[in-house]
Amino acid sequence: MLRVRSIRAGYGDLTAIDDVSMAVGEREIVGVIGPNGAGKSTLLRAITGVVPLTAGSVTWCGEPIDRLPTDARARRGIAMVQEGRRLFASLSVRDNLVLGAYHADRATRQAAEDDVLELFPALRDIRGRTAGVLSGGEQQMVAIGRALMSRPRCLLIDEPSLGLAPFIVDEIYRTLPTLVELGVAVVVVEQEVGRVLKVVDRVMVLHEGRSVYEGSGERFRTDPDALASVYLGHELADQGGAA
Ligand SMILES: Nc1ncnc2c1ncn2[C@@H]1O[C@H](COP(=O)(O)OP(=O)(O)OP(=O)(O)O)[C@@H](O)[C@H]1O
Repeated sequence: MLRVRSIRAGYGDLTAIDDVSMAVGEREIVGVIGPNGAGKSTLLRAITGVVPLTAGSVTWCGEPIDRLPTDARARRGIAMVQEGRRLFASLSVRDNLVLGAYHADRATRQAAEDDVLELFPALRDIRGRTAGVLSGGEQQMVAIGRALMSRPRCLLIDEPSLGLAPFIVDEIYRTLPTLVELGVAVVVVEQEVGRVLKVVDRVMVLHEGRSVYEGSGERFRTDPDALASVYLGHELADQGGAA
């Protein structure tokens, strides 16, 4: 469904990711992991068009989309939850949700809101509350809910666990398989490797802007040293040693 081929992107003179490829199939959960500064957020920004490509391509259901503006990509079904939630703090929960579907008619908006409230029942009682006073976990639910209001087919989530208590993170991660059942593919960037490995079908490991592994998550679930081997193998290969 979503295919990223050998992309390069960055900020001014800085190349943040280079020669990165990935594929996301329908109803798949793909995890993107890697240390700070590896380029994980940049990869998501390049897919949505927030950061332009300087090489490579992004296609959606076979159509090249890397020259389309962000809103056109969103209309095709790609939604993103940015790191740090970025809600409108002075607006209510409900208004934040509605902004995720501002282009839809009233009935579609209502149906989307009902779906979001079914996914996150905790939001039901706080719909009228100002987003700025919510807990971090509630804000994350609103941020994901807002992205879902556009009824995406692929949801990109940047570090959903950032700054949240473990039980809230559990609650958020529990919703991901439900999203898949509803027909949404998920790409989740995460520093908490153990958490993301529990839910992913496939995983991509980024290191210094390059993809050093893309494949099944199983290897990392069953072998605690596998991640270190992937990084080390990459470094040895860079130095001309054994990979
Ligand atoms: N807005 C920006 N302007 C300039 N450089 C940036 C910007 N955002 C990220 N970078 C740089 O691009 C590189 C990749 O950053 P990116 O945020 O994509 O990595 P990341 O893997 O998501 O890291 P983290 O886990 O810390 O969020 C880093 O060197 C970072 O400093």
